[in-house]
Amino acid sequence: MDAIEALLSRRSYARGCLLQPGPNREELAQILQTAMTVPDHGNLKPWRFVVIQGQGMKDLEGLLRTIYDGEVENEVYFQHFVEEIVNTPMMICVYTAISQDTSVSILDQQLAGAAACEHILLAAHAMGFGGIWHTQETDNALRQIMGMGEKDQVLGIISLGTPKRTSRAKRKSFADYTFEWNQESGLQPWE
Ligand SMILES: Cc1cc2nc3c(=O)[nH]c(=O)nc-3n(C[C@H](O)[C@H](O)[C@H](O)COP(=O)(O)O)c2cc1C
Repeated sequence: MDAIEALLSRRSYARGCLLQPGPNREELAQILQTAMTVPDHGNLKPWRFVVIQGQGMKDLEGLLRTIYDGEVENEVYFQHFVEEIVNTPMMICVYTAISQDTSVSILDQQLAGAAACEHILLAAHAMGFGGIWHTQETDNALRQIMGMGEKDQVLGIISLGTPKRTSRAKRKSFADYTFEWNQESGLQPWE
């Protein structure tokens, strides 16, 4: 698939629609390497990738169950998350590793990490896999489980697998979201 075709045809797949097999080790290495080419203010590499598959998925489910046991507030999200975990081949948890001794803002570091999430999804898609980017109410639990720093944040849990069936999402035209600007006319709709 060429790059433009991959960009135009990417879509999200609900976790229930992501079947085995997920990417193998070699494919995963290639996917993660593409995330290392995102624009990165200050070249700080302010992201970390945690691959969770096989026994790791079972361990995560068990730990989340322990952490959320009886916590009514999080029960719905938790049940939803756990159900999806058991039906998904693998996940990559992307979190920030924020550098403090730099003039690069935390926002810029988070944005670079978010770009890494998108590269992962795009690379997986270009290789024939499907994925979805989740930000879940389980962030605090994941922070605990992954041993993250206080200022670090889960940017995404990227589930990957083989789509049950592929289809193309209908996309809106960029033109409805795009303007042209000059000083005299200000913002004008793109035509
Ligand atoms: C930062 C971010 C967080 C997201 N979190 C969730 C989420 O928690 N749950 C979910 O179902 N989808 C989540 N998504 C995926 C969107 O639901 C999905 O991109 C959207 O439905 C559009 O579908 P598409 O990617 O096929 O265009 C997230 C996407 C982004 C960019």
